Amino acid sequence: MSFTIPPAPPARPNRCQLFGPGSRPELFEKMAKSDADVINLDLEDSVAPDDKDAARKNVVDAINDVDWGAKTLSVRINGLDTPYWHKDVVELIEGTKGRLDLIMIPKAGCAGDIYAVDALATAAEAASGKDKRIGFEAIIETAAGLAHVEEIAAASPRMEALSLGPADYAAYMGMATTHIGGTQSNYYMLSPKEHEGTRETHYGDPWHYPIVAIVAACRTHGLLPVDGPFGDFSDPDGFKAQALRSATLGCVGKWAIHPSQVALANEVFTPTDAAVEDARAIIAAMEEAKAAGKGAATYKGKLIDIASIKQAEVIVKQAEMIAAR
Ligand SMILES: CC(=O)SCCNC(=O)CCNC(=O)[C@H](O)C(C)(C)COP(=O)(O)OP(=O)(O)OC[C@H]1O[C@@H](n2cnc3c(N)ncnc32)[C@H](O)[C@@H]1OP(=O)(O)O
Ligand SMILES: O=CC(=O)O
Ligand SMILES: [Mg+2]
Repeated sequence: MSFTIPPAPPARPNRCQLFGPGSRPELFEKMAKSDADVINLDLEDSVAPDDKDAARKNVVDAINDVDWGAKTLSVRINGLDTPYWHKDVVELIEGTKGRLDLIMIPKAGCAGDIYAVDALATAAEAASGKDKRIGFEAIIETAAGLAHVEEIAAASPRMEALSLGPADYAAYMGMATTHIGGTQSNYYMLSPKEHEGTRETHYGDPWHYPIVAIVAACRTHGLLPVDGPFGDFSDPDGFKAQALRSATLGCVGKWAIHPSQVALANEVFTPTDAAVEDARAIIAAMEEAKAAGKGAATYKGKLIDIASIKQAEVIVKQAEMIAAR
């Protein structure tokens, strides 16, 4: 281990972040009653420009009036290149009574973006006598965001999470697709030419690199890494496949843009009983090995060593944190 120990991420479940447009207040009670760990009320891209002021008012009222239970409550503000974001920040802080947990900053491109929102939030909190310091989460969804992902993660002690935004990411990277996340039909390899007649198609994951970059930045700076939206809510298998890939790479959760995706995300990001049992057995087997003076041992015919304890602890700790919520 480096002499610099990375900080732990916030100890709260973040398996599913359910989004809903701030311009559709009839959805808010349904969102509050859902099984999502995090609720994201949106003021950004799901709200038309003419509806921005009304949506902001709906959201402020809902933060104050709806019973959000134990959920983490977040609002996605507008981007820093718009005329809306400063009013979003000021009214969210000055107009609410302490229930809001997070502000989500879209299209973050550099540490300065986070710094600007931090400065405004700090002034608004001081001006309105708020003791609670709102946390931040940001979306990595531009070329600049990906290039500067680590400085964004480290930009403020308010930072709690980073998500990948595959729709904007695809647009800003100039990717040839209009799908939001998931398998892309043109992103594949064929088995070699010598296999003529039996050549198979192998689909790759075009989101692999940004997800890994986000996970590394988050794990270095004590943030939660989250996979973003999957647009085709008529494809639960596709959603699950994408979520399983992200979970395998270290993400703790995924967005839902439709209520039908909440249970899918919760399922993927909750360790199964079998996985927890296996992880506990690995820890026990290694404790036994250590007591016998060994650094490595065999479990179910496979090598386990000191690193296996750390791997197993990821699963056990995640399960315990979810059970304790
Ligand atoms: C790329 C990005 O930035 S993604 C993030 C921003 N985007 C969003 O926030 C979009 C969120 N999702 C939505 O707006 C909607 O779900 C849509 C537009 C995709 C579909 O809306 P609808 O056509 O109303 O969906 P549908 O008819 O299938 O809804 C089924 C039920 O779920 C409810 N519902 C729909 N969306 C949501 C939601 N986000 N949260 C809670 N409940 C919802 C509906 O009210 C309906 O309830 P009912 O059975 O009591 O009548
Ligand atoms: O904001 C989300 C995205 O995919 O873009
Ligand atoms: Mg986006």
